[in-house]
Amino acid sequence: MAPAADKKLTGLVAATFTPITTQGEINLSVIGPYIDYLKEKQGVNSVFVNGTTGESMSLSVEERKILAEEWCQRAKGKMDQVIVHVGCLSLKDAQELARHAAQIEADGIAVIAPSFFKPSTADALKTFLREVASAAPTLPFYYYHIPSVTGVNVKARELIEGIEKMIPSFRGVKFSGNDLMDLGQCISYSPPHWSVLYGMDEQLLGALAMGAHGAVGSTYNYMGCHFNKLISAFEKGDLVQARTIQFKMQELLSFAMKLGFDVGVNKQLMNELSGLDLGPPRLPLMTCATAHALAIKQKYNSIFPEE
Ligand SMILES: CC(=O)N[C@H](C=O)[C@@H](O)[C@H](O)[C@H](O)CO
Ligand SMILES: CC(=O)C(=O)O
Repeated sequence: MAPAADKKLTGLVAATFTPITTQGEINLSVIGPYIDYLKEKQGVNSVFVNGTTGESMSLSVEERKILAEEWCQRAKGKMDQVIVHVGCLSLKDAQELARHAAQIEADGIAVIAPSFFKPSTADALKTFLREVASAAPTLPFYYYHIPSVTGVNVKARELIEGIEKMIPSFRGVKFSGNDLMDLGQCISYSPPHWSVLYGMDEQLLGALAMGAHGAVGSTYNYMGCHFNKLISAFEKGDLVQARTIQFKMQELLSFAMKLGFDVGVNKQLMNELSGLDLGPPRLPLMTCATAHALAIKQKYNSIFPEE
């Protein structure tokens, strides 16, 4: 059976942070207000939950289920799409999460390459993805390509070669790499009902020029409003304006990276900019000193003064 929710995934998709209490437990109460914030303040209408930014690999399978369910329930009638990342090191865990995502009526699932024992070939990775997808055959399936984190350097283009025969529910790639040739080759290979979404926010404009259908990233949590303007400018052919926004974002990010910028810092920056209480990250990520996030916030305010 073809996936039910065959709406093409486009535009900005926020890769959400996982709300955690100071005691280290997941904090579901923030998810409702978080969705309202994304929609109203950032103009972001889709989310990618339990991904890298959501610290999925540091969560238990049970926690991931509870989170995914809350996101799906709270997003009903408010968000266009909730994509649940279900990738795990264990195929069994990934299948369990994929089945669960279908039960809670997620709009799609995504899977990252396993990275402890790594697939040594595109075929090994494809077979792993097929086995996960087959646990939720009605859900649109996205491959999550992030070689800098997984250490799996299979080209995305090689991975998607003939994949629709193995995974009929295949609907695209979340491409978080800097190889624009590989990205372009994925886009030119994709049939119209697939989405290739870019995941390096600092160079989204390059990916749009290559034909990316949308973007999934962490900074859309708090800079979605600016990136929506970048995308509109690009679509109107106003490259000067689109570059101005991209360059400002790059200035902010390079400032943050010089100070040290990981998911813990990113999460604290989101706390400061949004006023939401997403809490600290989970170990091994370290809690970010407030002063550190405040310095980045100050830089943000100087680069993007309130209009
Ligand atoms: C490694 C990582 O977390 N990548 C994110 C998504 O793929 C991006 O959204 C980055 O956080 C963002 O581009 C800032 O570098
Ligand atoms: C950024 C992204 O897509 C993720 O956090 O999974």
